[in-house]
Amino acid sequence: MSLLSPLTAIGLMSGTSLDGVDAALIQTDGTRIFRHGPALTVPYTAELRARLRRILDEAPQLASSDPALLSAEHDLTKVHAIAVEKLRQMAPDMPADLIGFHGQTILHQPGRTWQIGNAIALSSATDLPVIHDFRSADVHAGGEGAPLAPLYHAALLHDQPRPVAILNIGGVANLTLLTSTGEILACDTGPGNALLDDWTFRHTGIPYDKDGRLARSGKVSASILKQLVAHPFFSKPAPKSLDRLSFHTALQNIAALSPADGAATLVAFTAETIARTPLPEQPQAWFVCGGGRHNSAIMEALTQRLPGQVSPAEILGWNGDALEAECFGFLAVRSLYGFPLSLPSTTGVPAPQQGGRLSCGGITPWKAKAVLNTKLQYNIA
Ligand SMILES: Nc1ncnc2c1ncn2[C@@H]1O[C@H](COP(=O)(O)OP(=O)(O)OP(=O)(O)O)[C@@H](O)[C@H]1O
Ligand SMILES: CC(=O)N[C@H]1[C@@H]2OC[C@@H](O2)[C@@H](O)[C@@H]1O[C@H](C)C(=O)O
Repeated sequence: MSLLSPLTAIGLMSGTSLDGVDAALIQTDGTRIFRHGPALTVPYTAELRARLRRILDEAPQLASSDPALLSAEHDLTKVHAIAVEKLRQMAPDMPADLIGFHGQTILHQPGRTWQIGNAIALSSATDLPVIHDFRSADVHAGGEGAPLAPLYHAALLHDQPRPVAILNIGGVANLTLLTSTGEILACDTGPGNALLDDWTFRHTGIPYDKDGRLARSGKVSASILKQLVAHPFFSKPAPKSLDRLSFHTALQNIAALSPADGAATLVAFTAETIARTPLPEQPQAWFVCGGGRHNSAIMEALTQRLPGQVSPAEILGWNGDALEAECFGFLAVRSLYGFPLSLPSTTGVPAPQQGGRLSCGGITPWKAKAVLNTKLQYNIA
C-alpha cells in the first residue's frame, strides 16, 4: 500500500476525435483514487479543429518549428488553460496541486509519438506545475507508447470480480483486461468512432451518427466485413497500438455501399474487432467508456458478440466521458512520485517504465518548491 500523500490533479486530454479538451479533477496518491471531482469539455472552435486536422495529415513531414504548427499549439494550449480555469471555478473545494497535460496527438507510429501543447505556457497561465510528455519515455525504451490508461483502469477495477475489462471507444478503441490472477493486459483494438464519424459527415453533413440512427437503419455487408477484419493487426496479440488514421482505407472498401449500410458495416467492424482481440481469458464484465458508448448500435453490436456482460461505465458510478482526462491526472501524480506509467503487458516496453516530464515554467521557484515539496513527503502517520 502506498504511503504517499494524496494530491489533487487536473487531468487534461484531447482525443483523436479533435472535438476539444476534456478536463477532470481527481484526488489520488497514484495508486488509490480518493475522490473523483467534476469534469468538463471545452470544444475546439471549428477553425482550430480544421487547422489541427491539416497538421495531423501533414505531421509526418512537419518540423517542430513549423509556424502553422506553433500557432496551432499556442491556440490549443489556450483552450487547455480555459478548461483549467473553468474547472477551478466549478470546484473551489478541490484546489489543484498540479496538472497532467496530455496534449494533442498529431502522430503515432512505431518508434515515434508526437503530442503538441506548450507545457511552459500552461504552467505560466495557471500558476501550477504541469506534467506532460507522457508517452515518449515508453517509446524510447522500446514500447508502443500507448495505451497508457491501463494502470488507471486497473486502479478503478481493484474491487471488481475478475476477469474484468474496461473498453474505451473513442476515435480509436482500446481495452484493459484485469485477469483472474491480477495481470493487467492492454491494447488498442482497432477503430472506435473515427471511421463512422467521417462516413456520417461525408453522407449527411452531421459530425457523428447520433445514437447510431443511421447504422441501425442499414444492413451489414458480411463480405466487406470479412475483408476488413482479415487485416493481420487484429490477430496480433496485445500489446499493440494504433494511429488515428490506421484503417482509414476501410472507407474505400465501403465506398459503394449506401450511407446506412456503410454505417452498419463500420459499426460491425468496430464491434467485431473488439470481440476478436486475442485475450488469454474472456472478461465476465465489460465496462464501456468513451463517446462510443452513447451509440446504441455499437453497444448492441458488442452485446451480441461479447460473452460477458456489457455495461456503460456509469453502472459503477463513473463518468464515462471523463475517464481519460482523470487518467492523465492520475498519471501526473504517478509521474511525480516516480511510479511506472506502463508495463511490458500494457505497451510492450521491456520493463515497467516511468514517464512524463515536469514543467514549472512560469511559476516562481519558491512557489513550485512549496507546492511540491510539502506534498512530496512520506505520510508516515
Ligand atoms: N450521442 C451520441 N451518439 C453516437 N455517437 C456519439 C454520441 N456522443 C458521442 N459520440 C461519439 O463519440 C465520439 C467522441 O468520443 P470521445 O470523446 O471518447 O473521443 P476521443 O476522446 O477524441 O477519442 P480517443 O479515445 O480515441 O482519444 C464522437 O466523435 C462520436 O463518434
Ligand atoms: C497515441 C494516442 O494518443 N493514443 C490514444 C488514442 O485514443 C485511444 C487510443 O488511441 C489510445 O491508444 C490513446 O489514448 C488513451 C487515453 C491511452 O493512452 O490509454
